[in-house]
Amino acid sequence: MTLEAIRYRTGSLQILNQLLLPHQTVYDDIRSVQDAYEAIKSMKVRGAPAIAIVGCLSLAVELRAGAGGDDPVTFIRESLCHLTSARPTAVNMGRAARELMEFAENESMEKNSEQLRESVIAWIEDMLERDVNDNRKIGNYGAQHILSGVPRDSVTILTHCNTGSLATAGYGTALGVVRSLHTLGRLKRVYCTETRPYNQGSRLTAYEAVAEGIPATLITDSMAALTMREMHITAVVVGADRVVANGDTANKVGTYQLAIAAKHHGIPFYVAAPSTSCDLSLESGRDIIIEVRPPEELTSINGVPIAAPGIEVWNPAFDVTPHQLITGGIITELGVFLPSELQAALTGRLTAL
Ligand SMILES: CSC[C@H]1O[C@H](OP(=O)(O)O)[C@H](O)[C@@H]1O
Repeated sequence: MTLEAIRYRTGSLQILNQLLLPHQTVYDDIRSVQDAYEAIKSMKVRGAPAIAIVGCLSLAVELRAGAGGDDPVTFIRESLCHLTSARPTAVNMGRAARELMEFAENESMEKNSEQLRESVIAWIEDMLERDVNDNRKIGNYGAQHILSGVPRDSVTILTHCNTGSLATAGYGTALGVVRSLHTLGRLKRVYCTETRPYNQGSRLTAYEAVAEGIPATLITDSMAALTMREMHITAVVVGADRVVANGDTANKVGTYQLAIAAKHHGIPFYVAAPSTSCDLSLESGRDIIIEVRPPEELTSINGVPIAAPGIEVWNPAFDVTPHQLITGGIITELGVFLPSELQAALTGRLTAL
């Protein structure tokens, strides 16, 4: 069973409401850019690639209905700006907005409003297939790289948060590497962290793994270092919300401490991310804006209080892992690269061996 986080056909968009998983499978209609903004902001849909895809597809739905009238370029620009503001850390929505805006402005030079709308819709619809294709390449490159160090045996992976079909258009990034290892018959087990406070691991990654029969064990975030010491972890593989020019990576909070623990245990630490999650305009992780989310996401679960009333809360949704701790490499659809090779790889000056 392959999970569909996003259901789209021209003029119609639904998203799997991930706030209700794993106990309820409910698809919400997304009829407008504002619907998408609210779904992204509330994390009904989440995951850097999925945020960009759902945001842009909501624009395609409105354009199909004739939005923008005689001036679709202004409507497109305002919509993309609004969508980009929903969650500031992941780069994918902002990157897609810049690229789509450049495309739309160029197209508007020689197309009328109706032709422009159709052309932009086609550009957006291509994102779906492109993302899944990228993820399959990431999965295969990552699996081969990890297996190159383990000639015959099966491997054990530790991963964080959710980076699977529920975070992308399908297959996933870090979880895509796990899927590829499983398909090759070389995955002994994947350990997935609970990933407090939103519990992407216990609610989403566990859901995907159980649904597909991937051998997986759930641990709490606080068990990660002990798991690395006791469970013969071959590699740690995580996703990314924004990889910057020197390889520093923003990802779900807790990733940084996993990288420190992996370094201590001599376990290679990989980041799996498509080039759409990379941002060469920022030199280092110091430049990345970290989203801070509402305290209630930490002090309650499903509306049930789990913390002392009145306690103050700090709830950063992400942290930044310095490139020095990404010892296995950055797994992209172009190949696996050291952080120091990333810029050359993404600008076509370096190709994977
Ligand atoms: C391929 S998903 C990348 C990234 O997005 C997740 O964050 P969130 O669930 O808050 O959207 C997590 O950091 C994943 O690693």
